[in-house]
Parts: sequence; structure tokens; C-alpha cells
Amino acid sequence: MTAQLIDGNALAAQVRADVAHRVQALKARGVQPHLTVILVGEDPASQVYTRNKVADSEQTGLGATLERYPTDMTEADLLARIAQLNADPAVHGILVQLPLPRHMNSHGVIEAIAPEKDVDGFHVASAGALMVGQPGFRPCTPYGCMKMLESIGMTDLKGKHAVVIGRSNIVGKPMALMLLQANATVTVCHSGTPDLAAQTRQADIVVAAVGKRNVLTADMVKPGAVVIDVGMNRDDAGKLCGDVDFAGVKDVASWITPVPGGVGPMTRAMLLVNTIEAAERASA
Ligand SMILES: Nc1nc(=O)c2c([nH]1)NC[C@@H]1CN(c3ccc(C(=O)N[C@@H](CCC(=O)O)C(=O)O)cc3)C=[N+]21
Repeated sequence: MTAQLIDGNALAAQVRADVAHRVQALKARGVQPHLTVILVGEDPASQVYTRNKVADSEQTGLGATLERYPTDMTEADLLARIAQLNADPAVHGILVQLPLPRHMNSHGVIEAIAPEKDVDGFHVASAGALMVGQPGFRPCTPYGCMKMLESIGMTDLKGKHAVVIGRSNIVGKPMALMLLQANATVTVCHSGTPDLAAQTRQADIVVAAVGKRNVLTADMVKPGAVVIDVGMNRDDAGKLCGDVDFAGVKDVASWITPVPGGVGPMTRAMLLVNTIEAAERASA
């Protein structure tokens, strides 16, 4: 069997087109939706990512500002800037790019963002809202993964067993909650799981979110399973690759997401969805 690709670039383009419509509708009511992205420090990857986020936003008609600050910015200054943005009615979404410099407490900085502007979905209030099924902002990566499942007709996951590999606060844990909300039976595996393959072989859906190459190989996948690869790694040749042994798993799975061109573009697209959503809620 050869799996079909879930094309993250194509799906992200559809999502952006939908966001662009919503932007136009808000603008017609005199509201310019706006995202502010904060980058502290000089990390080259973060510079690329944040520039992409601003470019994506502008492409859909969303206003976006990238604010860059030096590595030695004090945490107090960053918190003060966040407080200003919280109070600014022209700003609907605030994203603080991670990782922050080591002298800052990322947790405290994220909690300083007003929950109604937390378009990353990283605030404890957003996590709590997801946990209890209240409206809030969902973290962009797992939200994008759910959209990818929907795109292949997997909306209600009743009767499906989903296995999530990884338990991070930004992917694994919220992913498990979203799958659960869609009625899947969910198993969360992690570094302390004794026999990972025994778990993944039971899965109709596997989400790999570890950050390590070849975490999921063909022998670990039930024939016909759907495989979502959240990983972002480099192979020995320096090429971008995911957590899944794509070459092997594609012959076993029914659907698989590529890296690049899979979850990454969807993560970026869902940030735009959260931002237009924030602006709509603020002006409702
Ligand atoms: N506050 C915060 N929010 C984030 O969402 C956040 C963050 N900090 N810090 C860093 C990570 C990383 N991240 C990516 C999203 C999309 C791609 C992406 O679009 N990747 C392309 C390839 C990019 C390439 O070629 O390098 C793809 O998979 O096709 C990559 C990385 C968001 N992050």
C-alpha cells in the first residue's frame, strides 16, 4: 500500500483564503485585525519564523507588526511592553516567539499576555479552556493537525484509537485533549512508555510529536493507519525531516503528512485563524 499525502501547503492555502474572507468582512465594519509578534534576541531560526508569520498575515489582509528587541532586554521591560499591547485596542493578537533568552522566565511572560489576545494558545487560561471545552484559543500545531484529519473526512473520531507520542504543553497534551473532544480513544506515550511499538500498533491515528528522527518506523504502524508527523529535525545531510521514517511508513499507512509541507504550514495558518477569531471576538 502507498499512503496518500495530506498536503499541508494546499490545506493551509485554503485556510488562508477563508481567513482572508473573514478579514474583509471585519474591515467592511471598520476593524483592521492586527497581530503583534515579539522577537527577543538574534536566534536565526526565530528570525525566519517570525518574518514568515508577519508575511503570512499580510498576505491575508491581517495587519502584522514584528517587534524586535535585543537579547539583553530585561524581563521587566518585556512585561511592560506586553501590558501596553494588552491595553491597546488596535492589537488583537500577541505572540511572543519562543525560545526566549535564558534570563527570562517564559512561563511568566506567557501568563502576562491577556488571554483574549493569546493567539498561540499557550496561556494557562487557554489550556484550561481547552481542557473543560470552553471557547478559548487552541495551540496552533495540534489545531492544525485536527484540521488535517478533518480534511480527510475524519471529523468524528468515535471508535478510533489515537496514539500521541510526546506530552509537551504545546503539542502532545493539547493534541490529546482535542482528539478526546472529537471522541477518539486516546493514549499518550512518552519517554517513560516501556513498549512504544505495542501502543502504536493499536492505533488508527498516530501523532508523532517528540522532536527526534525515526521515532515511528514501518513495523510500528498498523496497516491503514493515519500518520501525522509534527517533528522538525535535520537528517545527516542537513535536510529537514520529521519524527516519522517517512520512506518506510508511507508503504503501511493510508494517509501521511510530509515534512516539510505538512504540519508546519498548518501551524502557521492556524495562527491566522486564531488572530481573526480574536479580532472578531473583540469587535462582536
Ligand atoms: N510562540 C511561538 N509560537 C510558535 O508557534 C513557535 C514558536 N514560538 N517558536 C518556534 C516554533 C516553530 N514553529 C514553526 C512553525 C511552522 C514551521 C513551518 O512552516 N515549517 C515548514 C518548513 C520551514 C523550513 O523550511 O525551515 C514546513 O514544515 O514545511 C516551522 C516552525 C512555530 N513555533
